[in-house]
Amino acid sequence: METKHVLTKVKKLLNLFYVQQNQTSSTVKCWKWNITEFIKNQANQVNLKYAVLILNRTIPQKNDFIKNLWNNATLTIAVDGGMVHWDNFVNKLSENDRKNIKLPDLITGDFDSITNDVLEKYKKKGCKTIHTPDQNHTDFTKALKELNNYCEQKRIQMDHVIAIAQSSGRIDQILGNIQTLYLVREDKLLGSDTKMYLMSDDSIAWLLNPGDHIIDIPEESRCNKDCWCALIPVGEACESVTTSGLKWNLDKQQLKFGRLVSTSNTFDGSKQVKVKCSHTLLWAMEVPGLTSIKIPQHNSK
Ligand SMILES: Cc1ncc(C[n+]2csc(CCOP(=O)(O)OP(=O)(O)O)c2C)c(N)n1
Ligand SMILES: O=c1ccn([C@@H]2O[C@H](COP(=O)(O)O)[C@@H](O)[C@H]2O)c(=O)[nH]1
Repeated sequence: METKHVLTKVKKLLNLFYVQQNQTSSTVKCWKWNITEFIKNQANQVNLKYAVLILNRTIPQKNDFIKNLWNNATLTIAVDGGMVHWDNFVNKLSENDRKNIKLPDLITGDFDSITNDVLEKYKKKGCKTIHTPDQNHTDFTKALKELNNYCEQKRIQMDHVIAIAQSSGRIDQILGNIQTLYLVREDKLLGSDTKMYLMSDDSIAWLLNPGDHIIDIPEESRCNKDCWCALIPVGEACESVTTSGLKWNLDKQQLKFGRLVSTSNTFDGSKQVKVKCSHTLLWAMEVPGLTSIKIPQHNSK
């Protein structure tokens, strides 16, 4: 095996590692999070496999960013009305970019939001479609099941799955998307080493399972004192949270709605944020530059 690929395999294994606690001899799970791998278009360098889903919201990220993310993905899926947004996005590209952008690998959903015109247009181009009429799960959740079927058939292990969503508009859909993050874990929708993210405007969010987490902070986030990050106890109270790398760190503190929730936190400039949590938390952070939205240069903190 090439040295480059051996190194990549070792790096991937290091992304999920286990620490033996000496005192109690219980095992604490540790996760390493490196979003730079996919936001900086390093897929080819690190032999990365990731999937991108487009949910039913407008795509506000910069064209170049989305083009690279999409074209380097191992699998691309448009979820129902998300296909209409993808079609709009592609139509606004220059002729040259339009020629070079890949077709989605799969269009899926209950098809109550995609227009017939768009569905037929992409069927004619040869795109695979899978109708998922079940009304007990969202199209996003069902799309992840199709993604997993694809990976099992092709024996692919995805490193990351990124859903382009928007945390605005319908609050039921926003919370429904977070519920899907929970289902990924509870119903094992994806492989156990596959990491699932929601990208919304210029932010990325994911769930931190109980255990230890080391989050690499991209330079543009840690060097900008206006960049926000948050630790939200969405599904349950988190009885004990200890952090480093934040402006407002926690020391074995409880996070709970109605008590303390860590919103509008920010970075202390460290390369990594470390989180030790007893229960699941939603981590969300700003990554400036994904959209062309400028961060206002006022900060009263
Ligand atoms: C207890 C319960 N509440 C609500 C529903 C309805 N429901 C849940 S997921 C779903 C599918 C629709 O979700 P999606 O396609 O993702 O979004 P939408 O079409 O609403 O935009 C429906 C109808 C249900 N089946 N069970
Ligand atoms: O306001 C919204 C609407 C939808 N979503 C997400 O997109 C998929 C597909 O939506 P359809 O309306 O069925 O086309 C849905 O499952 C949600 O995950 C959203 O985030 N916000």
